[in-house]
Amino acid sequence: MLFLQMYLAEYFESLAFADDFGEGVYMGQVIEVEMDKRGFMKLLFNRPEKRNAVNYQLMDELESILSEAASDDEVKLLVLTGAGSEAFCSGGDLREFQDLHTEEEAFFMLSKMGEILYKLAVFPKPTIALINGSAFGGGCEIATACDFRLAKREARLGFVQGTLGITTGWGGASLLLEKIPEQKALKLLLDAKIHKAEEAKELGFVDEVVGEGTDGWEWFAEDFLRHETGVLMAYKRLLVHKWQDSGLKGRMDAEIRECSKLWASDEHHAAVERFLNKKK
Ligand SMILES: CC[C@@H](C(=O)O)C(=O)SCCNC(=O)CCNC(=O)[C@H](O)C(C)(C)COP(=O)(O)OP(=O)(O)OC[C@H]1O[C@@H](n2cnc3c(N)ncnc32)[C@H](O)[C@@H]1OP(=O)(O)O
Repeated sequence: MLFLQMYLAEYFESLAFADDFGEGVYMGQVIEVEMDKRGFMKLLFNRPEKRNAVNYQLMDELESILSEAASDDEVKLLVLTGAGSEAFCSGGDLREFQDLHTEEEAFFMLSKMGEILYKLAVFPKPTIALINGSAFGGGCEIATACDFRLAKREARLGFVQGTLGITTGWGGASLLLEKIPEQKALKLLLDAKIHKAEEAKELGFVDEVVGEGTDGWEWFAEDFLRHETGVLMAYKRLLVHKWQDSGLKGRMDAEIRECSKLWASDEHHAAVERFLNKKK
């Protein structure tokens, strides 16, 4: 407990650069944060050697950063991306979670991230997923929770959970059904295939395919950054109210329960074992 308190105190202290509203960088263990004086905060998932898979540490850092950034007046817009050129995020860390066997064990982990995903979806300012490489499984769920998805031409995307004998475990399907037409969402979920960025754009999942460098997304966000934070937040509130009225959170919770049941199946455990033992 004492260790946790010390860790959090140090963590929030190191985020204090954002209070200066200048440019700055904060290095967490697995998330790097860059603050730009024009008002965007860029979060970089920083586990490139694991294709930026989400482990408990990443969940904790993401949750703290979202809480801080939500009430920071200087943050107008959030951009989420992955470190390295290979991956945006390869989903849940199958190695770290391989010891979760029962429905209840799975539910604990899945609902923890489900809460964070909902927090990201209802973040009070616009959010952009800059999909710089592979976005698989939960990586696609994170991208779905953002308001906009920009993908580099070479990015590959897939709700591949079906190939692991599970469904979206963090509530991402309920979010997807809010963001693109039902038929297209259902197809992406049911076929569990990997799509090129251009195909994902045709399906309506990706808003823009962008080229090399950062210009692509900065161009996309420039028009937002010109406006007062209050304007951006007022529009975002409209969307969040719509989701609150339609019970989005309850639907995400039910989705997480469905995945927890499948997680406990032999088929899922065998698929994870195949992935972890795959020889290069
Ligand atoms: C748990 C929640 C659930 C959900 O709610 O959706 C999920 O997210 S389930 C996970 C779904 N994701 C996947 O199935 C993707 C698994 N990864 C891959 O298919 C590939 O790694 C890749 C993303 C296509 C990248 O391929 P490649 O560039 O060839 O790299 P490697 O495969 O060699 O991976 C390098 C390194 O990273 C480890 N890695 C990658 N993804 C994960 C992961 N999701 N969990 C844990 N570890 C992952 C991989 O094992 C390699 O590690 P080393 O062998 O130690 O080098």
